[in-house]
Amino acid sequence: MDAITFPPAPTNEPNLTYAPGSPEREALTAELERQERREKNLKAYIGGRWKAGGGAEHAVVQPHDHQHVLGRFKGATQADTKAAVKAATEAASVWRDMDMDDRCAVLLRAADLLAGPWRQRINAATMLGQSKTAFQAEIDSACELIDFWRYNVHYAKQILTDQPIANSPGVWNRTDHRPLEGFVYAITPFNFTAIAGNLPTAPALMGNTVIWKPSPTQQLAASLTMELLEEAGLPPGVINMLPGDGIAVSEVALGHPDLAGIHFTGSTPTFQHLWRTVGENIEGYRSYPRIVGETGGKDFVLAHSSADPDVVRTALIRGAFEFQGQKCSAASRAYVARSVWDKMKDDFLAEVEAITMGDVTDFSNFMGAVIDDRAFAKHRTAIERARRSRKLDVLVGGTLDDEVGYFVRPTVVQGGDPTDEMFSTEYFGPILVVHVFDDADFETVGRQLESIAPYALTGSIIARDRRAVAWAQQELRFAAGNFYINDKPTGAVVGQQPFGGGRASGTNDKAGAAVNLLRWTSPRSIKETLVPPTDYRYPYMG
Ligand SMILES: NC(=O)c1ccc[n+]([C@@H]2O[C@H](COP(=O)([O-])OP(=O)(O)OC[C@H]3O[C@@H](n4cnc5c(N)ncnc54)[C@H](O)[C@@H]3O)[C@@H](O)[C@H]2O)c1
Ligand SMILES: N[C@@H](CCC=O)C(=O)O
Repeated sequence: MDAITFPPAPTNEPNLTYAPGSPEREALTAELERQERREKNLKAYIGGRWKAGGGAEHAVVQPHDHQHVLGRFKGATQADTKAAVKAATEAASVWRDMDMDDRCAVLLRAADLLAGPWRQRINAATMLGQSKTAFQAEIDSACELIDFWRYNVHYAKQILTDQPIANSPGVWNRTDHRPLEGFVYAITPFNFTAIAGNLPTAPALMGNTVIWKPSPTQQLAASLTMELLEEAGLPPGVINMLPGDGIAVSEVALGHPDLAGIHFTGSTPTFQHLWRTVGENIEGYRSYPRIVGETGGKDFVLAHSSADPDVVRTALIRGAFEFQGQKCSAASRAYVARSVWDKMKDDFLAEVEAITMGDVTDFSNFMGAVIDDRAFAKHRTAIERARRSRKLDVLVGGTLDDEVGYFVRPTVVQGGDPTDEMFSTEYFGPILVVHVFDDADFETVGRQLESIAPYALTGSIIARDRRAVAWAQQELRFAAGNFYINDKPTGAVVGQQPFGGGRASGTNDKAGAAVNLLRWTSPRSIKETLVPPTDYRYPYMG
């Protein structure tokens, strides 16, 4: 259609409260009961068809009740992957030649379906499969994913309007924002349904076709997201979903000449493995694959002596323990001025001790279980080490129980030595290490925390004294891609705080922002000369 069009202006989807007696709580409860009753047969989605993978069987369980199976699937094999690459290749020309508005309409419809009839289906799957409370599911699988889809439409349209600002006399310059040549490989983590939905759809919006490999532990909500996109009108072959651990998928996808890009979120070691493999295969690709990855963090809170102790206490509890500390943004190390610590310590530890934890279908719980036995074992090792160390003191928590679910009590460890590995290792669980410093040492401690960890994802400064805020904002400029002042370091909102970090935390191609979408385009500059010259000689030649 030859028209300049304006899609609906994006606004952030409001969070529903799920307060007792609210209609959303009633609808969510009914959906939770429905999904708990029925074991789902989960399949791969290739070329618009649902089919069982040919690989090993996996069970998706409730982390807070690990004997309760929600669904089963068979992992994708090399043959499944080859079929998916073929489907993506066949779908490519129709999809990329489609008007941007048609592609936008698919995502806008997906967003509206998710805001409406699909909301509680995907929230319930996220609660049960990933052990999120109702509120944590709502901000992720409903609001953030809706926001990704609506804001990305806005940014994609904006990118099309980015055109050359100069034309020499007799010349018209244009930019053609082409998709990449080949397929994009999207690999997604267990912890955010929104990220899992965004990583394949962002490149697709820009006209690419995609192979999507979700995390096995997030497969229930991932499958529903794929169903939703199908209902939204996504043509067959545009996104091909391959369940499983990804080993067989990578063997084919990373070695394929048409690999055009990787859109990854997950741990730093996995990302480094993918990057290394691409490097090893570099001569075999048709183009240089775009590699976009958001990875781990060791996110900090720095509390100055002027900080309000109640603000620090609340930021630490929410920042470190919501969703069991399994946000890449979660506060996992805190540096607190002694005068503030002395005022907050007792209340803080008592509140952490009192945190309610258990089955997330019981709405009185603040926390659920960690994702699986591997995570549970990792946290146990970290806590046992802290108990053994003479330099670390477990102040509260430190108990674990995996009889029914993978439960790790929220744990606060005090560390006198800020070079201990607890201040630099990502455990990705409900473990917060605190270093208490003399008020006068604020700047020394700030400089030390700047580079003790290899990551640079999120961080907060909490202070009332503006000089401390200004100092931290400047000194810690490269220590976090998302920096918070007087707030917890979690909970970035699409359109407000574009999310991503540098150093070992990733390529910082901010999710849900125009800079991310640009990575999925290969611009073509077009110069049209309106009345071309007909004599090769220049005037200076006489
Ligand atoms: N920076 C961010 O925006 C952000 C957001 C969410 C999570 N994270 C990070 O993610 C990590 C937690 O997520 P996780 O446990 O799912 O991470 P993970 O690295 O274990 O897995 C991520 C994905 O990679 C897949 N994978 C692993 N090896 C693979 C291979 N060889 N080929 C293809 N796929 C492969 C997994 O199956 C999964 O789908 C944490 O480190 C966290 O900080 C970062
Ligand atoms: N964007 C989320 C974190 C995503 C990573 O797990 C936040 O800001 O808390």
